[in-house]
Amino acid sequence: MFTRVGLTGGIAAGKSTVAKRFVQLGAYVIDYDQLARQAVAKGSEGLDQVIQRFGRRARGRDGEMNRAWVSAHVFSDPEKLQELNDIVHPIVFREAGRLEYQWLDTHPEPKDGTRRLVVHDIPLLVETSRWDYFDAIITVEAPKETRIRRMIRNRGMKREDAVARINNQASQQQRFDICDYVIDSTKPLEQMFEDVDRLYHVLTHPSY
Ligand SMILES: CC(C)(COP(=O)(O)OP(=O)(O)OC[C@H]1O[C@@H](n2cnc3c(N)ncnc32)[C@H](O)[C@@H]1O)[C@@H](O)C(=O)NCCC(=O)NCCS
Ligand SMILES: Nc1ncnc2c1ncn2[C@@H]1O[C@H](COP(=O)(O)OP(=O)(O)OP(=O)(O)O)[C@@H](O)[C@H]1O
Repeated sequence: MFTRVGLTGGIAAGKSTVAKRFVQLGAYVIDYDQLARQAVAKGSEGLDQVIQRFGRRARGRDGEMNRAWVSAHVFSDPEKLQELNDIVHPIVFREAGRLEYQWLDTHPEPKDGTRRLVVHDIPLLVETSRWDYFDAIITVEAPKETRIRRMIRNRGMKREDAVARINNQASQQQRFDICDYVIDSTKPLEQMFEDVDRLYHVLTHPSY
């Protein structure tokens, strides 16, 4: 037995921070942002498809996808964003399924009767309509303004780019509508981690 959790939240809400805590507790985390990068890595079929669709400028001189150029294009045009998603998402979901299978196959069930926990860290859970796939869904939330501040401070983004990214994502209400648990990332880190620890306990015990 295992519990398959979907972990979501808007950009800069704190998903990776929560995911790291789950790893420390013993969960297996599949990072969809990382898989999306692999899907269009240098020399990949995914990147070839992106070039076919968006043109040669989508590839930088180093052979990698030119993420800044692609971002500027897709986050100002919903149709283009959809086209990019249509290329990347099937590759990502296939790989996520493979990784989960591989981990379960190599990590036997604990002898103490608790369940194994697989956490899919997937920013676009609402947008990809895959919520039926999970036993439980967690969303990590902080107000828009807090997230914009984090993006400007930590990622060096311009305010307008941060806002454009938020506006291309599902709303907080849409995430609330599909989730079972909310983690409030405006709490101090230690308190947020205590919430994650409690959730880990609930999700790994068979009565769940
Ligand atoms: C648009 C791209 C080139 C931007 O690259 P960049 O390095 O600036 O951002 P990064 O990949 O680190 O993503 C950071 C955050 O941006 C947001 N974001 C990324 N892609 C999307 C998208 N298609 N729609 C809405 N928000 C998105 C998410 O909150 C994500 O956590 C890149 O994110 C991409 O290829 N996106 C398409 C694949 C995708 O949907 N990834 C999300 C996980 S499935
Ligand atoms: N409870 C908290 N208190 C203060 N800062 C926090 C808290 N949780 C997360 N942060 C900070 O917010 C920023 C964004 O967090 P994180 O990278 O985990 O978000 P994310 O949702 O994974 O982002 P992205 O969507 O860009 O992948 C980080 O600098 C992180 O340290």
